[in-house]
Amino acid sequence: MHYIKSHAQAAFMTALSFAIVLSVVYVYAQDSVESQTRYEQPDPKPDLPNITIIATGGTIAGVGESNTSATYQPGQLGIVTLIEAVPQIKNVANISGIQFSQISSQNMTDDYLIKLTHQVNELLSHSDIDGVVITHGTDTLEETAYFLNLAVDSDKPIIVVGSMRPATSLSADGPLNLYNAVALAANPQAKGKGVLVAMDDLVIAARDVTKRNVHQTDTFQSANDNYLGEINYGDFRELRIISKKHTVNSGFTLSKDTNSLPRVAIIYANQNMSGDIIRSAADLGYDGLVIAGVGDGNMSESALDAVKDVIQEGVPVVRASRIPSGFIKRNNEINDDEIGTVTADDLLPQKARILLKFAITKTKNPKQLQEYFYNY
Ligand SMILES: NC(=O)CC[C@H](N)C(=O)O
Repeated sequence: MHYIKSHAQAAFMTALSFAIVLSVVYVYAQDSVESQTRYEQPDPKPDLPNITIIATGGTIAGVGESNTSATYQPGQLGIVTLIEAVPQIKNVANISGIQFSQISSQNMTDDYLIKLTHQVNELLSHSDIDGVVITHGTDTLEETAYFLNLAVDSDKPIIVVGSMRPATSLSADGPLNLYNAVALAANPQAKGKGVLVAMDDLVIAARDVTKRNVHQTDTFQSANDNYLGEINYGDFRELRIISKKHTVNSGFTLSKDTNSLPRVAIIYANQNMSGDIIRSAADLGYDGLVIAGVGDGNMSESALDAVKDVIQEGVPVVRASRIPSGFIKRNNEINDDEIGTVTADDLLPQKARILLKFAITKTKNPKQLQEYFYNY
């Protein structure tokens, strides 16, 4: 008996020390909640849709020194903290989360975007995932949204969201923006509409959304007042129909082995503009150029001469405008038919750059390129 007892005690002590070592290793391995790259809701409800949040960084994950500090660091809080800060999202969906990157959106690259597209396609190919929400820095949020709008091959809801105030701020806008984004992703009405941005109670299609103010929380607006709808504490009201091509109908689906895309530069027009910068961009090997023209996509004679030259060399040129609203007219002050320039219609230069990248994988013919700019 004594023998058995001491054996049992020894076994217990061994197990105990093993458990202590294990938990120390576990705590070390965990390091902090910010280093966790996955979140899985422990208690999913069978009657709720399943939404995955993909975190990329930005102010929505930003941290300031105090709740009133004017400066802060974007991309600090991890996916688990983002989700746990807004437990209300679990009332509208079962939540899983992935930390895709932890960057400010000015550092978003084609490489990240291609990987993000593959990640979104992979997730949405699962029948038990109903939609995704992508948290993102706001500086280039509209570019990622439009890139995915062209490249993703799914009609399930894809919502991109960010915030203007860091997570530590008084009246932070991130939590309610995230709640609305999840509610929209969980809403069957958001299906088939391409990529949508839900910020500050507005829902705007990827094609139309643009950042209009450096600091204000209502910064995301639609260039030509094409708001898709409103969302109020998760309640979505649709105001218009999206007629442009996107996602499953875009014809730009990325194959699994796509790992690069053509390079397109934007050149900003101004008074006293010389054509040298346009010629230099072509010499540097850019595959296409977008001119953020003055007014109706105009530019100086010197710039236009350079445009004619680079088109002759086989570099497509799109005329957009540095004005944030309105449509570019073909053959107005510039004879596009004769020169071979393409007009951006109402796409802003930063969106025209993305469409041209995709379009020149298909054609360099100016007439066919123009069709893309009318239809996407
Ligand atoms: N409001 C923001 O998210 C801006 C932070 C940062 N510059 C970014 O775009 O990621």
